[in-house]
Amino acid sequence: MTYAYQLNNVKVHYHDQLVLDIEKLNIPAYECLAVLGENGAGKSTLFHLLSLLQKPDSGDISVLDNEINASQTKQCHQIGLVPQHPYMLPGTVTDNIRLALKLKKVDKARHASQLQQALETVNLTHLADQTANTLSGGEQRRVAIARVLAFDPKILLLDEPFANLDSFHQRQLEDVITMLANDSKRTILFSTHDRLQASAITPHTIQLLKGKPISAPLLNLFHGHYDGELFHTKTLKIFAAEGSLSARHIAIDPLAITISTHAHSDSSARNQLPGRLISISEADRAVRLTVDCGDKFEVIISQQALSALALSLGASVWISFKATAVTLL
Ligand SMILES: Nc1ncnc2c1ncn2[C@@H]1O[C@H](COP(=O)(O)OP(=O)(O)OP(=O)(O)O)[C@@H](O)[C@H]1O
Repeated sequence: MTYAYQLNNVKVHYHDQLVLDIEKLNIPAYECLAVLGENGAGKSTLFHLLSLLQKPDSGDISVLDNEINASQTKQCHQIGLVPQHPYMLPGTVTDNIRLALKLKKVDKARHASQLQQALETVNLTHLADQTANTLSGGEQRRVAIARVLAFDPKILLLDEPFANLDSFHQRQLEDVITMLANDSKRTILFSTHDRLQASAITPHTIQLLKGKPISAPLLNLFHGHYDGELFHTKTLKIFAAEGSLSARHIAIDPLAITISTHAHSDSSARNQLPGRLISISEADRAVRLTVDCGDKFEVIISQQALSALALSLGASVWISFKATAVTLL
């Protein structure tokens, strides 16, 4: 198998704080991978390392099966990073893209066709001659993506591409990323907080928790301690299947939680908690509910299930989930 990246024992510190700690992470080439994590989990730091803008304090990173020191400049030309806050250079959208082609030393004969194709991919042809700094935030994000697509990198890194976009532009960008992922010509990594959004684009995800990759969903993440049967948060006791007594966190997949208007005495779900429904946000794929049971739980259900339950804000509800749905971390 070809790997886009192989990371071994990679650590990054800022002022004595360990912010990235990756024992082993292999990212297969030609895959589209979502990097999930809360604020400060280390996503941007990871993207800086992967774009070779930053070196780890210790550990090894291979890019496309080469050690990064082999020919760093050449490898940089294979990687396109769209940072969380992309900057626009002075001049038009076209000027911005042409400069990237020059910097990445793309053959001049290919400039016009690469430029055209990049603009078409992100639906920006009509804004080609507009001054880039006068575009909206969402349009600038698309320029930044066109700027890296123009030099056809083997690896595309998109750091929080959906941040500050309205739902229409988020959907448009999801379609662009999905289309790029479907042609399997390159490896794509994008970071997001939104697991549903990630899963709409790709089944492949890694999650960062305080700088470490973990295999559990990061939603419904609670802190506390485990006594071998129950996990104790400050306010709740939650049955968790076997795990290490040293676990300090639990995560519960919101799709594994059911919601009802009554407790079920015959249910196989060991965790049944009363609570109050405090938010309902409807997306067009599903509905997210927040239930305050002392700690706040996110629950994802279908539109049909919501209608059948006839729930409204402030309603008293019960949530239930199995001990095996609780991942100890
Ligand atoms: N240049 C820096 N100097 C000091 N600390 C930093 C620096 N950059 C990042 N950090 C710290 O490193 C940790 C990880 O930050 P990072 O930006 O990688 O997280 P993130 O997952 O991208 O967060 P967000 O979702 O908020 O963008 C945070 O605690 C942050 O405060």
